[in-house]
Amino acid sequence: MNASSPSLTLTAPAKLNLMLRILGRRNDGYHELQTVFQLLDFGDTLDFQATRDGLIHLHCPNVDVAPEQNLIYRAAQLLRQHCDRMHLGASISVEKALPSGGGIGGGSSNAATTLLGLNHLWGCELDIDTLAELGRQLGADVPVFVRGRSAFAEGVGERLTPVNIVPRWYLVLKPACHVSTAALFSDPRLTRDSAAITLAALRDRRLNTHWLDEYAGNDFQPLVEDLYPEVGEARAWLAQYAKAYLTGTGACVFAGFDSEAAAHSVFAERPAGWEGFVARGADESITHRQLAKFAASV
Ligand SMILES: C[C@](O)(CO)[C@H](O)COP(=O)(O)OP(=O)(O)OC[C@H]1O[C@@H](n2ccc(N)nc2=O)[C@H](O)[C@@H]1O
Ligand SMILES: Nc1ncnc2c1ncn2[C@@H]1O[C@H](COP(=O)(O)OP(=O)(O)OP(=O)(O)O)[C@@H](O)[C@H]1O
Repeated sequence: MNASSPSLTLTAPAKLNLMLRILGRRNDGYHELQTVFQLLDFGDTLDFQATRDGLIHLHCPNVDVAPEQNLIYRAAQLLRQHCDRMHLGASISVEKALPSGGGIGGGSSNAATTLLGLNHLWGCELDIDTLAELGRQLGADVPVFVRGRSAFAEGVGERLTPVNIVPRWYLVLKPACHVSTAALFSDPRLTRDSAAITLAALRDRRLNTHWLDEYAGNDFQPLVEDLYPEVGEARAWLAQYAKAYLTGTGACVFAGFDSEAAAHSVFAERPAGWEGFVARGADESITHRQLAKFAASV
């Protein structure tokens, strides 16, 4: 890497789906849903170095896809194509902390962070709406990370209403299985006719613990626990301490706590070999906070 080329290090955060309802299936096969995305102050670390050699080098260990299929590579490619600047290049190196196929949006968050980081380093000057639309082309979960606010989502996950969620610490457990999002969405046993929450139910867009207790739940949960018993086992274990739910299509399960200490004390009790982490919920994405700091320093 060239030490004099502009560089930037950003965190690509995880998300949790605090509730998730599937309302129906569209003609294009995608599903209409409603979900609350809670961003977390925990994620992968992406280091970007901008070049002008037209090459995108990606060092991303522990991800089971070919480099050209990696969402980071695809995001960089899409951005420079959109801007018609194929002479731009980048060296990107990733430290993964988020498990793939966990329902915590690792790949989607990596894609969004790449759009945000390279838009800045390459001086593309695309606005957030344009970046969110590019993100949507890469995956339904990408726009929320581009916009960088915890949100109530509708449509396929791209119609976002920012919300303020009661500050909590989350304990996330990752059972040792990998769930395919596409396979679950196409399973005939999936519940696809849940009643929609009205926007009026969002009240003042402040989601307190009462709201979460009333609306929490995930339509994927029964099917995932049937297909992957270890998910149900992890959730049942966590449920001894607090209300516990599946996030996205799993495999991760989570519970919210009032304090970091409370979350850690439960985490310390987990059976040997169980993986997971404790993280603070953050309504403004850590990526956006880092970018603002970076912009202020130059
Ligand atoms: C389950 C969630 O994680 C909730 O946040 C998302 O809805 C999934 O978002 P994602 O992983 O970004 O999904 P994508 O990569 O866009 O799509 C993966 C596959 O899931 C299915 N899919 C996804 C989102 C959606 N609203 N309806 C769908 O039917 C499609 O078959 C698609 O081929
Ligand atoms: N940079 C990346 N990081 C992780 N996974 C990636 C990446 N690029 C492509 N993928 C592929 O995307 C798949 C899903 O990854 P991701 O981590 O987003 O799953 P997830 O946590 O279930 O997300 P979601 O909740 O958005 O469905 C992985 O199994 C992997 O094959």
